[in-house]
Amino acid sequence: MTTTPTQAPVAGADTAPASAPAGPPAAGRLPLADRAEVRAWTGAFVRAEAGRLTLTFGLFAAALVAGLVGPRLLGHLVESIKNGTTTGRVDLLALTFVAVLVAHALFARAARTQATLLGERVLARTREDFVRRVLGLPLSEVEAVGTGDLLSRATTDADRLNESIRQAVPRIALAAVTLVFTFAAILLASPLLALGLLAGVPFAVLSTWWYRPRATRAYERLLAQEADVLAVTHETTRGAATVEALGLGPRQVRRHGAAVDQVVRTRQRTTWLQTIWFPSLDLATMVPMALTLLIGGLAYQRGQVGLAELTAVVLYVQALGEPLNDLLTWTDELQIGNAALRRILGVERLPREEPRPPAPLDGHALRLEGVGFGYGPDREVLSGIDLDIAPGERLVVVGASGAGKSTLGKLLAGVHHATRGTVRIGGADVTTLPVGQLRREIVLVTQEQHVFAGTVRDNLTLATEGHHADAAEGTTADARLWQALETVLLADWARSLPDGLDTEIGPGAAPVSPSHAQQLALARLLLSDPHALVLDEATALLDSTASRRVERSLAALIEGRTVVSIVHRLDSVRDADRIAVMDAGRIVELGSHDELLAADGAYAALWHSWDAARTSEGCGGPQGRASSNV
Ligand SMILES: Nc1ncnc2c1ncn2[C@@H]1O[C@H](COP(=O)(O)OP(=O)(O)OP(=O)(O)O)[C@@H](O)[C@H]1O
Repeated sequence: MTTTPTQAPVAGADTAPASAPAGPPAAGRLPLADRAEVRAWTGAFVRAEAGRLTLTFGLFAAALVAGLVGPRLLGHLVESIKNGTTTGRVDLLALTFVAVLVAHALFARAARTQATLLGERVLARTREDFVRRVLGLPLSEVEAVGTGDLLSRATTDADRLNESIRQAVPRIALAAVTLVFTFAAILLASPLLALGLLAGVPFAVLSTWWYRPRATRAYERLLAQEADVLAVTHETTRGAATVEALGLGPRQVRRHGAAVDQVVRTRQRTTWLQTIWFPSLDLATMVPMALTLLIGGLAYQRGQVGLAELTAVVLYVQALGEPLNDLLTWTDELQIGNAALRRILGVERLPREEPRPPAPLDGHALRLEGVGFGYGPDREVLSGIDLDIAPGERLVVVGASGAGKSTLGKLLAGVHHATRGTVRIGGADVTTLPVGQLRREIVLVTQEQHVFAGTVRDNLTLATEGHHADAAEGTTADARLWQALETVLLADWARSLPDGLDTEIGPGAAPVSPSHAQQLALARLLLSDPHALVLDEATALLDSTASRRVERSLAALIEGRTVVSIVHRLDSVRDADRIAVMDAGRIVELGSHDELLAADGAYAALWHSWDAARTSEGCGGPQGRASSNV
């Protein structure tokens, strides 16, 4: 069996063919909850919903009792007719029978409504808790686990849990109670005939004992593999522009195909398991039915049971088949719900961002002291970084691709935490600052800007909700929004929208171009007013006209703030106070443009080659990336 390096091996199934250059992402990077955690959740759910659960089960039980009275009445009817009775009595029995049927239907309908309400309540609460929990995770943790697994837990797994609670739980409870009641009714009617039922027990017990653990493992694997499919789909659609630009389409199709193949193989496995289990369940109902008929016939001939008892028992035994099948097949569904619940609750195991009190700051200087960082334990991508950045300073970071520039930016902005050394803002360790305070100090601006589904106003104010005392005063607040839009050159665009600030934008509403999305993000930043910005190639993905527009907006934003810019193009490095040159995770040169040129080191080489390229290309300036030259 061959596996590609990123592929999760699947027990009991072959993995993707060796020719596939990339497998689906490894499954199960997020943890799973254990049995004790699932039990604790179930206990809390039962306590919280005790009233509704009792009502639901009570209604199901009432429907059930009404359903059981029917065969008894029919039995009496058959015997009365055989023994000779009045039409009045037959009419009375028939009318009672109809009344019982109506009562059964009404109770069953009310019970299903309650079960649905219960399922929806649980679904809503589970999703809310999940989203709250995920939003409380450290950003680095969310980045590390990827969005596919999180998405599938919040959507398909939550749906499966809902389905389990709405359908499987009441059906299992109903089926179990039906079996007990029906068995009791058979015992009451004729203990002798009840004996035949025991013949079904070995078929049901042995096959379920064999099936259950195998199915549990297969379902857990299936959900993780379905998350992989979602991860590849999400990654491909989210990075559609990059996929197209780099011609990654065929590779993504192969990755998707490999992920789907794994799902198909696991589905084949679960289906195969069912092909053994389901026929055994059929035997568990058919063998006792045949035996009861046989014993019943003999006993009736010998006068050991009456016709009424025999009719009722035959009807009861026939009625046993459905709840028995329900019980076992819905426990199968419940297993899927259980696997989904383990995945949903697994997020609770991730480290929590503990609420921290705001720290007193001594100014707004940034300082890195002996900083080292690795994404994993094996390799440090940053090491021995000491750097002081004064308030209001403009620092540009250049270096080859992979030198560690973006990582440095993330550490400065507190997105990742240094694995060695300390990053300080105003003297305080960034890891001790609460997120709200940190974001008023420093914000990372990248080339990817998300437009949130909502109005333009929502998109502008979501970072500042509660920050400003005047937020409640509509006009003053709007004036600030318009001022921010003017500053980032977006006011004309906002005025051209059908409902101005109240126009719905983002996914599913009016589309927003990448440059407008970036300008909107800059306006949002302007409103949240951080002291320092880390700009990580904020305009790199835009075409040159859009990029110029965003850069003009940026110029307004950076006024009066500390700015660390990570760049590949050297167009504006001369304006920087200092330039840091990175190589292999270290700062190898640091100084002003003139100082570094005089030093004639890595920066000077980079500058000269860039300058030569610019001259040879004429007035447009080189579009080559610094990375290719350092
Ligand atoms: N999320 C991640 N997980 C693991 N390794 C990573 C991750 N992000 C970056 N790296 C690795 O860390 C090193 C530094 O990457 P980084 O993105 O900081 O460099 P960079 O100088 O910004 O590169 P570029 O100019 O291409 O953006 C590289 O070897 C990169 O492969």
